[in-house]
Amino acid sequence: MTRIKIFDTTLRDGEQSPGVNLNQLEKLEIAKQLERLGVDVMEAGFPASSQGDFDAVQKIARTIKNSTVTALARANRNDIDRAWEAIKDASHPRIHVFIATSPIHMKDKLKKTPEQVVEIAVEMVKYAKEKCDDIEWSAEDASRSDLAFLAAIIEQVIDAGATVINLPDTVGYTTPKEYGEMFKYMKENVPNIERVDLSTHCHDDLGMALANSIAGVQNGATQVEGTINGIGERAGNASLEELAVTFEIRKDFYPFTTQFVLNEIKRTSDLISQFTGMVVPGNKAIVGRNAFAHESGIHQDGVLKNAQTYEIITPELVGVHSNNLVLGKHSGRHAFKDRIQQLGFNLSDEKIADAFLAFKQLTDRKKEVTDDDLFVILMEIQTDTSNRKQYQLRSFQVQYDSAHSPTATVSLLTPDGEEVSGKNTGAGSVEALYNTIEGLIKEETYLTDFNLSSIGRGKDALAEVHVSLSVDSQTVNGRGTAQDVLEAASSAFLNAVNRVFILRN
Ligand SMILES: CC(=O)SCCNC(=O)CCNC(=O)[C@H](O)C(C)(C)COP(=O)(O)OP(=O)(O)OC[C@H]1O[C@@H](n2cnc3c(N)ncnc32)[C@H](O)[C@@H]1OP(=O)(O)O
Ligand SMILES: CC(C)C(=O)C(=O)O
Repeated sequence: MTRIKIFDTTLRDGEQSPGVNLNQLEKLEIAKQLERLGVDVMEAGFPASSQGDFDAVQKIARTIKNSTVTALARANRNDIDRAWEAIKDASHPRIHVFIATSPIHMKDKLKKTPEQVVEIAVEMVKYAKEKCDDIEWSAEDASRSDLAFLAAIIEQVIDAGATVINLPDTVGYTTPKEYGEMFKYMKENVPNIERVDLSTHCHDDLGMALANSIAGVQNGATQVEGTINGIGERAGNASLEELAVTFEIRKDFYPFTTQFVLNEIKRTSDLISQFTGMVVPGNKAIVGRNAFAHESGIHQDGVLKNAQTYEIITPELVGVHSNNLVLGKHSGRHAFKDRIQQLGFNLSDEKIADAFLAFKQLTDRKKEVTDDDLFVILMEIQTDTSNRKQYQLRSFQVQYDSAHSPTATVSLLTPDGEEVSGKNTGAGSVEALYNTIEGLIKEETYLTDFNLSSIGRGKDALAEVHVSLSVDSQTVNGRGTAQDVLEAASSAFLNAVNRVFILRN
């Protein structure tokens, strides 16, 4: 079995998904979870792109111990300096420098000749190498590049000090056969290629990102780049959980393995979905809500007789737990603590006590508390931001009847600790609430997306609301959960507003 290194770029390419804007705390929580998942390399961000991203990358670099932490840089001195500054304290730092090699990108975007691109690439890899031993070089749009030119530039950047060569299918254009052949060509035509790891980086524009990544591996790639839940620019990236589980389930066919801790997959997927606001489609392979559900009679009959008739993956393999211990009003601390541990949370005694209190409050309103409900409570406790200065909802009331416009009355605690209240109307209850909150925070906001879903089933299920707001031409996401949909909607709105507030301060 050949071990394939996993390079996770959820925090960089994943964050390039339209509307996704993670704050520093969320990036750090995701990074810690990626480390638990066993990724070999995590791309924490693009430090030259903003001070916020720089700070987040630096925090991650100073926290993560087991995975290599890398940061992206264009092939220029400033980007490389910023990337190095941000990651230099990491236990295993790597600078990731990229430049495009396809005719269209070189001519129309970079406005450089191929010779100039070679010169810049070599010079910048040398420059980065003066700072850091581990240098990844990416040939952006490699899959639309001339193979002979690509081989020549790769040979030179390896001589300049690159340790990893990444050949992205930047626009998701290639096919498995073509992509595999590109790797084979480099193995056969670049004399010093054995000195480096070769890497895939595939986008899913034609739905072939996973197949292309596997084709790359079958032809010599030893590193695969991708994201959890397949999020990323446009149609997204290769989905890493799909790759790792494919290698596990079809090890009879593929002689490759990864060091993914497979039963951390579901938790990682849920965390990323919650923080990014990108809801995982129910039918998504491995992590979708329906991935292990059997609806039709013939399937149910088969599964009852022998689960393997229709189940090629057990839910437990990827960390989906089926528990027979029901948590509810009469459960005590021991069962609660046991379930927390089963769900993989490692909380201090103080946080467990807070979580237990929140759980008991929920049981007053909900007969049976599911793992999904617990997950929400535990995530909120784990990433508790209550000691930060931010807006807090004190109370609200909405008056609704079908003959009049709804009216909302809201009371908030401001970041300075002042209590403010106001009243306003709207076409619907949510709009009335949002208009009122907007008046209290004295900011003009545009709601660009609103998504309401239930966590679990039944009339007493928790409501989860994701919103995207545009404030000061900046897009921020917010998330709120509560038993009541209006409370969840208010929390999500304030959560987004608080992010703007945190980003500004
Ligand atoms: C394939 C990928 O996913 S690449 C990563 C994409 N991610 C991002 O772009 C997200 C972060 N980006 C940003 O915040 C901004 O684009 C910044 C801060 C990096 C740059 O902003 P600006 O300086 O305003 O430049 P802008 O983005 O408009 O244009 C990009 C410039 O970089 C140049 N450039 C693009 N790629 C490279 C590269 N790999 N190496 C060197 N220069 C490059 C372009 O030619 C253009 O240069 P020009 O201004 O001389 O025409
Ligand atoms: C910068 C590179 C690695 C990239 O994201 C791409 O080409 O898609």
